[in-house]
Amino acid sequence: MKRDELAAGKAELRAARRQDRRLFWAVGLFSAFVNLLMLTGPLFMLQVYDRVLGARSVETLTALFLLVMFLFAAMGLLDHARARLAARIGARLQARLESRVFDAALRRNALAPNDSVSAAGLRDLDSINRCLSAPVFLALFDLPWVPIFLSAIFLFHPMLGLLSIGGGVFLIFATLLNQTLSARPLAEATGTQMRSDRLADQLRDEAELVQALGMRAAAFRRWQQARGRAVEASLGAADLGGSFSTFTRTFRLFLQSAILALGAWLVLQGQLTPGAMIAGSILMGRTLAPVEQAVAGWAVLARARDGWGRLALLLTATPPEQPRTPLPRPRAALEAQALTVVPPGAQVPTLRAVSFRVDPGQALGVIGPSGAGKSTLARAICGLWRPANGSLRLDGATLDQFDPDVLGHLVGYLPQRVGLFDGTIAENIARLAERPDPEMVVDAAKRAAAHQLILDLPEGYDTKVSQTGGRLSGGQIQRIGLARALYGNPVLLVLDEPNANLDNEGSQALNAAVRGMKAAGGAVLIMAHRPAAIAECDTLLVLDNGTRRAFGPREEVLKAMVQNAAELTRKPSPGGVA
Ligand SMILES: Nc1ncnc2c1ncn2[C@@H]1O[C@H](COP(=O)(O)OP(=O)(O)OP(=O)(O)O)[C@@H](O)[C@H]1O
Repeated sequence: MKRDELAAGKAELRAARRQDRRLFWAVGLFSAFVNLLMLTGPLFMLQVYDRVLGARSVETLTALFLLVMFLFAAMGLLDHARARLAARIGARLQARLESRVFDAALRRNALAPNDSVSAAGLRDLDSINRCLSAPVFLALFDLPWVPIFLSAIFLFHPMLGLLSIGGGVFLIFATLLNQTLSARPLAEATGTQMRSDRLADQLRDEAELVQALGMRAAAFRRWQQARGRAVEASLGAADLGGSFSTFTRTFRLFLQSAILALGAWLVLQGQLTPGAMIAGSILMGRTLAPVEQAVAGWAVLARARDGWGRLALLLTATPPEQPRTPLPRPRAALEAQALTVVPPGAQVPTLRAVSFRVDPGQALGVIGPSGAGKSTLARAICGLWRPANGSLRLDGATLDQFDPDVLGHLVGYLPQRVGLFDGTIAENIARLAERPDPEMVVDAAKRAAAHQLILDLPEGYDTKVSQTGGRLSGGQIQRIGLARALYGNPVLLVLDEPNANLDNEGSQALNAAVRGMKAAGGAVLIMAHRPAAIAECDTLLVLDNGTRRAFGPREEVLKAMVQNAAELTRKPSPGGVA
């Protein structure tokens, strides 16, 4: 991954983070006080051993104790406050980036389904939020104090200082080693976990198919293998992280005893007071605690760092939509000139130099064998796939001059495979609008001739459906999909294989909807295999292998096709045998 591939995304993330600069400074400031107040314990010990016990003064002890109580209370409050602030930085960052990441993930997924970067988008944002509210994040603010406190131990005795610095350097070395050694296992654990989750999601979405085709055992084995790899990878990462964490904790505890032993020896040599011996030991324990915390929370930190990189990649690959000057509602005039479309990620065009036009009040049938490029054209008209060459204009404006959401309402799209969302039928027809307009919903259903069909369902428009349609039949789903395409009064209707699941009554309802659209001055494009679907078409576009074979009034094109077919069957075979 090259640096400049991430530059724009990184800049965007940094700009979002910078908005909380003041809170970061506040956490830093609170951390400074918390760290200074960390000295309370050691200083108290120093005073108790060297002053109170020596002078046998209960008053001094009481005064010191009250002061210490106050200082510890202040430290606790500040520590709590900085933890709350850090958690809020995380939550605010997540809230600030959520809509951008959601949008980027959605847009990228529309272009490249199953892309791991977009699949991880919101989860990565969550990892960053979780890291900011984890103790390891605060430990990062304590780490700069480590050398300062280590030097303070020098003030007690240079030998204590040297031992502490030696121990500290060793622990920091262990942290860096942990980081280096665990980077790969951690990345592998995250990657394998994501792949196994995706497979589980896919299998759950296709549960009916998996069961019907007797794929349960094979599907389970496949998922088990993926899951096994994920568990193995995360076990490896956890083992490594755990070993380092245990080692650093044990080593720190040992170091505390070692410094106590050294301190006791220095006391015996008359070079140190007992108070300094105890205070030095406590100070060193406190000083090295953040190092230990950094090692223990390394996985959280690494996950957030990897997520940050992936998010930068996602945001760079999917820049924010530029605001467009709103255009007036266009006429239903669509014109393609030498339109060439290359599917995202592909090298070869699947539509080559295709020209045609549709005028208001017209329906165009797009026909051709499988793989001819009909769905490619439908996606291009919906603005999903951009022209690589040539142009596609709606009432004179190229499609990218419209805001994608506006275009989505101007072009009603019924895809080949209609997917519904969890919710009621009314919510689905209203395209998940927060407050669906009941009149518009019923109007769209009526124009799709689906009104009665919906009323016949037990809860009518409030019937709950799911991604797979739940209790709805294929034909019912398709007609609800048609109502959804008609919702909001689009100027253009793009129907990809609309009658694949329709019975005779459904086909007639579809034709009535097309007639209604034409009468209202709209235009309709119907990608079709079956002749029944083009009954209402005025013109036909014949595609083959991504190129235009014919275009013109329906009857003329059909006649020419019949003639061609007749000539082909009449032609003698190359071998001359009749
Ligand atoms: N996302 C994609 N990436 C690369 N190639 C694609 C993609 N989607 C479709 N294609 C290819 O584009 C060509 C045209 O496919 P398209 O789906 O447009 O055909 P179609 O005419 O709609 O076929 P059908 O009638 O079977 O639906 C096919 O060769 C297909 O393999």
